[in-house]
Amino acid sequence: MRPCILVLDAHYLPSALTRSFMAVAISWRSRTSPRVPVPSLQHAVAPTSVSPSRLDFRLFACGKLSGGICRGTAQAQSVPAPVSFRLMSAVPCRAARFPTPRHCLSASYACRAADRDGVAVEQSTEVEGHSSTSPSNGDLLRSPALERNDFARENVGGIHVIIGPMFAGKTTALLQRIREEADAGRRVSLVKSDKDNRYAVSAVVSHDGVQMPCVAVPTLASFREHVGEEAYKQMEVIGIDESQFFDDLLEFCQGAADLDNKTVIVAGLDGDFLRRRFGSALDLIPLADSVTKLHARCELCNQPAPFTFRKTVDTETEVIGGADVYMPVCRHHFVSGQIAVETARSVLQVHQESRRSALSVAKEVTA
Ligand SMILES: Nc1ncnc2c1ncn2[C@@H]1O[C@H](COP(=O)(O)OP(=O)(O)O)[C@@H](O)[C@H]1O
Ligand SMILES: Cc1cn([C@H]2C[C@H](O)[C@@H](COP(=O)(O)O)O2)c(=O)[nH]c1=O
Repeated sequence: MRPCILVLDAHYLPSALTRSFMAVAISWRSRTSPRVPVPSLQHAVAPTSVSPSRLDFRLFACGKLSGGICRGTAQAQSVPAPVSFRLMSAVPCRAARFPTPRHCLSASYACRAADRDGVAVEQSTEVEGHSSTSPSNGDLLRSPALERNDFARENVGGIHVIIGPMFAGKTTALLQRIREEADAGRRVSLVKSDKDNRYAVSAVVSHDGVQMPCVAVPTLASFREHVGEEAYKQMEVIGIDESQFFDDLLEFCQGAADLDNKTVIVAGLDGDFLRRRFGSALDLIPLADSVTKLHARCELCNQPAPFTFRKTVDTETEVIGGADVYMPVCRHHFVSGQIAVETARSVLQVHQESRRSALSVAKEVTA
């Protein structure tokens, strides 16, 4: 019985195979046990409509080899075409280091950890009935072909966008994602606009006071300069808060995800106090892997609140503030609030105009 991480690779995939085939295909032979099913196959289900040209599917399973059964949960990433699996390696590891499948999010992480712990790849075999071009046992981790074609691909980047009004929990969600990624062993970094100095200068802070240190910069290009190229290269996950204030958001995220293989998690407002697009979070949507719109609670009726209402008479787009200046509102209260604001504004305008003309009359009379 030996704690293992199984790294399964699924390249060279015939595209016509079905989900059910996948389920039976994912099994493997070892020297000690005849056939070991990988559990929780529902996690490894590929979409039914797939492009045969995108043959990149990965399945990572964490579990213990015990009595011929692999216990644990499979994790799938980047799920295009099904499916013929070839077991690339069974990497012995210290199970305690990987207590949950979450810790097996990345095969290279597992392999790097195994490498760090000085454990060699123990076994390489293939799923019955499918040809394999695997290198011989023991060489898998260091195979240049593998690094180039397989493990390098696992490090593929991504863009995840979290939008919504103020107080919706965007910062909370971002901090949670970053913490999860850090717990999974990925190198994370957090950046926010230096315009946001409400709660702290060098920390991302939620309205609840949950916080995490960050780099505060005027532009994302300057973030890269600030941390330096070597540190940037090392980063695997970059969290961006207050994205509405970054003019170079689109350019940075595209480069980071497409070219530099970073996972970028972006949190920011989608709309301003008049529900106009704010910044360029919306431009990221066609490039994004996931988009989440969060709602707050309407301060006037406690219904879901997708909009932000400004309580002051400022008219410029950018006004830094919290609950003193803004409140989240539902559609009904946004619309009625705007009507009230517009009415008050026009009453004020009429009042100011009549005051101005009264003053000029008074000036003429006294002249
Ligand atoms: N009207 C409201 N609706 C929802 N949450 C609110 C409201 N007012 C204050 N909060 C608090 O704000 C927290 C969310 O803060 P945060 O994650 O910083 O939001 P965001 O980044 O979207 O502005 C909530 O957990 C809640 O405690
Ligand atoms: C609606 C709106 C907001 N802002 C500012 C106010 C705050 O400083 C941030 C949003 O912070 P949060 O983390 O989402 O609570 O943006 C603005 O400048 N203009 C606006 O219209």
